[in-house]
Amino acid sequence: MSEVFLSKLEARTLQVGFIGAGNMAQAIINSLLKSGMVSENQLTASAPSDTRLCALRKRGIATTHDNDEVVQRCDVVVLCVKPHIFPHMVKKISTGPENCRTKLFISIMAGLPIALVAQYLSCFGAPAIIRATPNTPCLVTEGCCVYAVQDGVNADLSAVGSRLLSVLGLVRCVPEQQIDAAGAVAGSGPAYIYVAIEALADGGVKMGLPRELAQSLAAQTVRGAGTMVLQTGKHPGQLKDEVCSPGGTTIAAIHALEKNGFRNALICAVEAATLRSGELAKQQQTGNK
Ligand SMILES: NC(=O)C1=CN([C@@H]2O[C@H](COP(=O)(O)OP(=O)(O)OC[C@H]3O[C@@H](n4cnc5c(N)ncnc54)[C@H](OP(=O)(O)O)[C@@H]3O)[C@@H](O)[C@H]2O)C=CC1
Ligand SMILES: O=C(O)[C@@H]1CCC=N1
Repeated sequence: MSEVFLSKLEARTLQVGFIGAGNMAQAIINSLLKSGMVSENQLTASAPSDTRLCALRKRGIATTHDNDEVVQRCDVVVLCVKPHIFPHMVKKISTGPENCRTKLFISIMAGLPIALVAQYLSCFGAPAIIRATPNTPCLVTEGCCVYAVQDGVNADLSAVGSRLLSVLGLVRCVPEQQIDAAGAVAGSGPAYIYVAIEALADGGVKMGLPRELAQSLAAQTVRGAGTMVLQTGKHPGQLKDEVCSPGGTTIAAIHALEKNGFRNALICAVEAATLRSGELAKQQQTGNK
């Protein structure tokens, strides 16, 4: 196997570009830099306005309003625009196929299947594509990311994609059919947990705790519980049982959660996000918003 891209990654000459410089691009850039795998001079980001580019520029990252510049300069291009922007954005890129055949595009756009992204990128000479769903906690190196590799991508490009994504936290390569559901659990999941943390803190405030204390306790409790599941390998049900003393406070609270449909609410949330992902793909195929 020719390891052109892996060699560039190791020599720290691989150029990685971001089209779109919003929340997720910033989170991924942060993880890449923190990992030490790439340095600022290997990164370029583009966006129409300076709103998000300013902070990156201050860190020594090249920025531009011209997406073409990112495509031309970079070996790996991470597509970080909203799904509905993508078709219009691609049409305006004029870089020719001769420049793109050996590039890797990593799409993090929710809902868009590899086949659809490939169709839009075919004008660039069929570059390699990886579809990934990271989450915003990448910003604090506590992220998750699932990804799927397009069939036929050469081992060098696929290895470089995996290496870059590996800095995002808990990272798994999955069949593409699992990406929508995995995104609904982990990509959108932080939002569900923020609501849970806010509500836990509200409960504490209702029962007389100062807001700051209630919120810190709630957030640390979520972190601690997550770490328990990951580090002990025990089933969450068993860990729950270990907190519930017979006739105690926790089982009374669990009963209240069950009466109020806590489990059902989370299952419905994941189902809704997964189905919405499928709808986003259909809308791009039919050209609707
Ligand atoms: N947020 C999340 O938790 C997750 C998001 N995703 C996916 O990541 C993608 C980005 O989401 P997120 O970062 O939250 O979105 P943001 O709204 O934070 O960022 C979008 C970025 O795209 C830029 N942009 C808009 N139009 C163009 C264009 N024509 N060319 C280049 N850049 C453009 C915006 O520019 P400007 O700064 O000028 O406004 C902005 O920097 C989405 O596809 C989403 O589905 C996936 C997993 C998790
Ligand atoms: O809400 C969204 O569309 C994106 C995808 C996953 C998290 N946020």
